[in-house]
Amino acid sequence: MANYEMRKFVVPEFIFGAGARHRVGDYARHFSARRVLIVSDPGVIAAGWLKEVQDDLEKVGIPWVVFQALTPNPKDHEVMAGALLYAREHCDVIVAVGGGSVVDCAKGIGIVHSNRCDITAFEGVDRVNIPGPPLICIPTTAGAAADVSQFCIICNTPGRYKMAIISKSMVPDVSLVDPETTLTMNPYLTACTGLDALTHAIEAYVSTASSPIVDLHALAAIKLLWHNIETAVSQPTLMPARENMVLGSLQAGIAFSNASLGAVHALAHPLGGYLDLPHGECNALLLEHVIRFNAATAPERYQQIAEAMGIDPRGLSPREMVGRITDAILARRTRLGVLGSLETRGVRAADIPELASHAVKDACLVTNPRRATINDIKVIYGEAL
Ligand SMILES: NC(=O)c1ccc[n+]([C@@H]2O[C@H](COP(=O)([O-])OP(=O)(O)OC[C@H]3O[C@@H](n4cnc5c(N)ncnc54)[C@H](O)[C@@H]3O)[C@@H](O)[C@H]2O)c1
Ligand SMILES: [Fe+2]
Repeated sequence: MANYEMRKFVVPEFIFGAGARHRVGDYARHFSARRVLIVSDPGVIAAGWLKEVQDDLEKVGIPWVVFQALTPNPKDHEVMAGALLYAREHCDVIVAVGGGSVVDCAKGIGIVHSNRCDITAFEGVDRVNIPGPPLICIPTTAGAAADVSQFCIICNTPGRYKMAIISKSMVPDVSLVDPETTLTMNPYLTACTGLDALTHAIEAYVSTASSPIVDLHALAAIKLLWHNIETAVSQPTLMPARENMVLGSLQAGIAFSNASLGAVHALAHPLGGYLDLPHGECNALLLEHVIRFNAATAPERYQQIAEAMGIDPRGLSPREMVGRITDAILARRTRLGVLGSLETRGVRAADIPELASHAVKDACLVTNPRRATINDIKVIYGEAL
């Protein structure tokens, strides 16, 4: 009997390091771009990152059109509007400059264009028939890691929930992972996106689809993110902490893209769609409750997580160890300014049945280490209220 189950591992080409963003012209040329659709959003544009990309494309003589009419938790109709612009302007390559919302919208635009159908047609696993055009990503948050993942998360506005589109076709062609782009994130955005990345690493590590290669990246990510997030928030211009957060987020992304996620994300997605709350904030408010629900199912995995967080597990019972992890997470998010609970974000007890009806169908729930029924999900939402 083999020790390891057979697993596939997919990562895109990426360049990591300060200045990586300036390779965009070379890559656009490499893909023989004749006209690029640059997808970005108003916050990223105000921070100055779009202008640089436009300059870099101009230097290699490649014309561009900008699509920026998108919002955090990108909406189905925003993707469709972007696809219309892509077709109308006869673009042939997409460059995404922004956080997870921009990258996901860019992924959506690509597959809507190549398959000529509505974005809602792709919801679920392996539903993309024809891959999109070449996609070059320049991520500007240390969080979502959509630039390396097989996921695309788009809000279904009539249904008020977020659809997970999961497919190998969603892996971008190249990601230019440049820590300098994160220097303009404000402290609260740094905290929320960093806690999203931490959640990715934890959920990938305890996922039922984890593997030795996933484990390596997930544990390294937990260490990097846990030990650098406070400095990145309190001293936003300090490059080493920013670099470590970006590396941690990248490794967490590589891990979750291949092992998928768990109940935190399954419960966070309906919250983002229902109330348009920031994704990282939703995860941060749910994480400790899901760990409490899961821990007894995978105690040795949570022990490794505790050690990666710097908790000495010697002499602790499994129950005490879980308590130490959840206490540390709550204390940390409080220090980072992510305060309160779901109730303080406008969630009411009466909303829970509707939220749970979406969470139970979310593709991320499949790999949660403990099977969660709709009643379990309602209880977890209730505890996080
Ligand atoms: N596809 C995936 O694998 C995946 C994984 C996790 C999360 N997500 C999705 O990604 C979205 C969240 O992405 P996010 O957390 O990266 O944030 P985001 O893209 O939603 O951006 C949040 C805000 O921050 C601003 N911003 C981004 N980068 C900035 C910078 N460098 N300086 C100043 N402002 C900046 C944006 O303009 C925006 O207003 C959610 O929709 C979530 O569901 C996708
Ligand atoms: Fe996430």
